[in-house]
Amino acid sequence: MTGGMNRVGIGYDVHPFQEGRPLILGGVEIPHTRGLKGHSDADVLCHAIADAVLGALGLPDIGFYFPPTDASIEGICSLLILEKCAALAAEKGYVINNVDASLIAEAPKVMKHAPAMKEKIAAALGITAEQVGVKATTNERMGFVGREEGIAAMAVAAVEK
Ligand SMILES: Nc1ccn([C@@H]2O[C@H](COP(=O)(O)O)[C@@H](O)[C@H]2O)c(=O)n1
Ligand SMILES: C[C@@]1(CO)OP(=O)(O)OP(=O)(O)OC[C@H]1O
Repeated sequence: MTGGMNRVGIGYDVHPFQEGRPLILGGVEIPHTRGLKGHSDADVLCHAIADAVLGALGLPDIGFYFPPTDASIEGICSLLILEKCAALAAEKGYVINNVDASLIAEAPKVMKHAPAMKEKIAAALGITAEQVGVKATTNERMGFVGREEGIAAMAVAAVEK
């Protein structure tokens, strides 16, 4: 095959709410009554984006590189996970063209924090904020998201070499 190689990947993640934890989305602390449960900082948005990038690279998923059984990464900032994904892309000779993600959350409203999230995600991935999409939707009060039991996120990534 001649010319560049373009690939895409998809990622999905979900975390339940837990009292007494900060809510971290896209590396930004969002004011809310509770945060998300996880072995890491439970940044569901970064996790979905990480899996999208790893998928685009044809690599194993986030749990392969950051096992939930690894006590040394307890509470890890998920921006570091995105930095690792960017390093893996570079190792394989790829650049990240763009990532796009949707948060599915009944509450809190998050879109006013999207510019800050894009900046953090972009810095961790070594791309510009214009190459990062962050959107949000409610689940129209249906299902576990609609009952405010947790937050889900989905993402896609495009890479090229
Ligand atoms: N957690 C959320 C959910 C939604 N938004 C914003 O509200 C708009 C309307 O949401 P619907 O689910 O009713 O379509 C959506 O387009 C977002 O701009 C939000 O900020 N945070
Ligand atoms: C990064 C990890 C590490 O435990 O974070 P968790 O908070 O467990 O979140 P999850 O999205 O369930 O799985 C990814 C894990 O690899």
